[in-house]
Amino acid sequence: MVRKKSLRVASDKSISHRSVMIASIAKGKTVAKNILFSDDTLRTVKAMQLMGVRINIDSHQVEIDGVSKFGLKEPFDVLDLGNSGTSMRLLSGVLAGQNFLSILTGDNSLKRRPMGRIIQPLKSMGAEILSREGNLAPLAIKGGKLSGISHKMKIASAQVKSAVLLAGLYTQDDVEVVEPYKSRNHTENMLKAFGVDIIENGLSVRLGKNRELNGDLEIEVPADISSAAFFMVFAALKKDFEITLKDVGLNETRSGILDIFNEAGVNYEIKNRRVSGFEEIGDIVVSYSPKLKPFEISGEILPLLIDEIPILSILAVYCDGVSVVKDAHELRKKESDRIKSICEGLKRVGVEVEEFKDGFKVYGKPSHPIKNALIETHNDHRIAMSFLVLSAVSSSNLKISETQSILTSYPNFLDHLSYVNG
Ligand SMILES: O=C(O)C1=C[C@@H](OP(=O)(O)O)[C@@H](O)[C@H](O)C1
Ligand SMILES: C=C(OP(=O)(O)O)C(=O)O
Repeated sequence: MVRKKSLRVASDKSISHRSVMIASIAKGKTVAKNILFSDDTLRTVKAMQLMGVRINIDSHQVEIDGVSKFGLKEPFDVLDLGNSGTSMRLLSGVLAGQNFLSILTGDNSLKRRPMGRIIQPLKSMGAEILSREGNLAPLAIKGGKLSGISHKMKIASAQVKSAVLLAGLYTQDDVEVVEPYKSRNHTENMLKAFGVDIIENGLSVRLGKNRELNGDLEIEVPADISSAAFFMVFAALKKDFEITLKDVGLNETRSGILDIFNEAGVNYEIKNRRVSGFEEIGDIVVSYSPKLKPFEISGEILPLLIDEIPILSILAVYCDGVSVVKDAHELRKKESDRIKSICEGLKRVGVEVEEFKDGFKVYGKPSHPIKNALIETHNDHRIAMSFLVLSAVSSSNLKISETQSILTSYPNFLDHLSYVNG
């Protein structure tokens, strides 16, 4: 008999950060419903509050009293952005346009992540930015009058694209970002919803004439496909099981995992596809998939599933053959070096892997035996959740070095895992 469960996973982290940041610099009040309250998104909330924005938090929604583009106040203290790359990089774009000093810091992981990618374009627009040796945080930003830019990005990064677009709100000059591949477009969608002119042409995004932001909006934040991914893979690997994941964001710049599911032969179906606000959403139904084929992740699909690679590596363990991830240098620059963390964890449980500079291979087999082991998460939430899923679908007993990091993106993950596994 098939066991069926239904779940609404954590709300979208990327959209939650952008709701708070963009509504703060808009005119008027914005209500963001079903926003994610996690350590990362609360860092963004606190930073905006420190700059004088009134944000009312009420069980599942926030009310943001926008102060308009030039209404932010110099923060009285350092902005501590914890573990959150999105907060640091996007906020830097906003701060580049402010005529005051701000100091941005974070935890040991964030202080090791590359910031040159935003420092360089923001400086060439006219912001003054100081950093630690090697373009590392803490950053000191003294913004002010900015000029235009046509920024050709070497890597596909939504955080870099967003930083430049947000800074671009503070000039009337031409501002353009060109990506090598399309990355998530939530900033573009949200700026449009607030009335900003955005001109998209293939891999180029330009700001048009109107760069004023009008709030008085209601935003509905969908469930995060990156969080849903853990339960999608859980369901594919769990015998006689089916899950319905409700209201998941299906934006095509985020849903590369579904293409990999097609390649691997995962049984899934999308129901109730609809548009909610300015994002496409739907319910994803995934069921046990006993015949899994190996897959390859490379090239332009990478940005469309970048945060799902840890959990897809768990799916690869049970595919009948060798799965490959390449062109994924960016994975080494996340909360941990994810190529290293994944390969180390898989080796410990007895899975053959081959690590290379920009990716790895996983030698999978159906009913792969999994050895009991201690998994080092390197304080990376996605590594912790991926191996907890492996532990739940195999009959092994994995010890996970810590689970605290999960609070950054999915505070009730452990409850949801015991619910589906119960
Ligand atoms: O813009 C965003 O919300 C994000 C962009 C991605 O990072 P990059 O822009 O560094 O690729 C992603 O990995 C991160 O989790 C969230
Ligand atoms: C990379 C991630 O987030 P951030 O860059 O915001 O720290 C993530 O959530 O996997």
